[in-house]
Amino acid sequence: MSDLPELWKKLSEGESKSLLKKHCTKEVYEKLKDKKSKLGGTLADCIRSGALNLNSGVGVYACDPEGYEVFKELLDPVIMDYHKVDKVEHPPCDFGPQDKLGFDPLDATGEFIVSTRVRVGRSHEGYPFPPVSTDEQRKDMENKTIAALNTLEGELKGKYYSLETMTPEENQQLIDDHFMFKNDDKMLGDAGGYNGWPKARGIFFNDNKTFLCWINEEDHLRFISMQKGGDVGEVYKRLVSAIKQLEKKLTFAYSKRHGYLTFCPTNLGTTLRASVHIKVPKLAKNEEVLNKICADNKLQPRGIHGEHTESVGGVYDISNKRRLGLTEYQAMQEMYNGIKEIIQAEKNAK
Ligand SMILES: Nc1ncnc2c1ncn2[C@@H]1O[C@H](COP(=O)(O)OP(=O)(O)OP(=O)(O)O)[C@@H](O)[C@H]1O
Repeated sequence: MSDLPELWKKLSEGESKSLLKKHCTKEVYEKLKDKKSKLGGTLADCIRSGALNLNSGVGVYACDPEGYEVFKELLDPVIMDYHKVDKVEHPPCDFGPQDKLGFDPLDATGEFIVSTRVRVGRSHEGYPFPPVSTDEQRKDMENKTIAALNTLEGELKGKYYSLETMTPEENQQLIDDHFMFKNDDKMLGDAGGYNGWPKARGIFFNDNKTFLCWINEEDHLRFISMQKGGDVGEVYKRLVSAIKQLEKKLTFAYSKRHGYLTFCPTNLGTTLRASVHIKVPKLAKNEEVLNKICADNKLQPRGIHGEHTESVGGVYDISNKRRLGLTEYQAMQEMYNGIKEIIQAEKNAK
């Protein structure tokens, strides 16, 4: 039996400022309530988290890649509202000219930037997202991904570490070092993100821990390139090289309108988040100024232990905010130019 009527009752009778509440009107609900995607995804799978967590900001997830079209009367307005665009459209993938990107290392003295990280999300074509996925499907995706990752050579060559066999101490150390994901997000949990945990989950990384792949966290796949310091170009190029090699072995869910498809509609498009952990003690004393520079440059500040955490010791995680409606290269340029401005503002601050 579907829990949809109960979820709808909670949502329609409850108070919420979420995009789900705003855009899942009675009319939209009536239109979508009996629809099903080919992989079996329903409206309940898309709204469960937001209905159970009325304090959500967005509250909507896609049940599977096709869900973006099957439930578009809900998802399109949510996407447009979140990404601040008038139309759901996205340019073709463009990583930019790898031999002349124009990303000279930021902060050559190492005074401000602690580390740089660029990640993208990918989904396997033909597989559902977490609320609809079975343990077998997750295992299948894990095996497929490991086989592809094991073909990587040179700097990217590495090893897979399963969450099922890792000790709690090893897991915690990887979390503390900012490499590993955790399962403490209630909204993601209620969306089905942790179903079957820890089965078929794990992390792949090379010896230097500069290229990593998360398997079956929020997305089927997250590819991550990171290293100490501010050499944005080197970090980005490594990621692009990994993506290009892996897309020869794996097929990713993609739509012309949305770009690369991810479980959460906020990540769609480039799916790219390029961040620095940056030490700005002077700006930290006046967060209003820092927040204004971030807003003006389309950047998002976070604490250093992930989204919704606080800054520690004047160190922030600052990244590009826009992911949809621009190319990968443009998203990187927004981050690069914005961080340059933040460093200048910190130098000028009293
Ligand atoms: N520039 C960076 N240097 C070192 N670690 C980083 C950097 N940016 C993010 N991290 C670490 O990556 C981990 C994951 O962060 P977080 O969950 O905020 O972002 P994400 O992986 O991009 O996913 P999402 O946006 O979906 O939350 C955290 O431990 C965070 O501290």
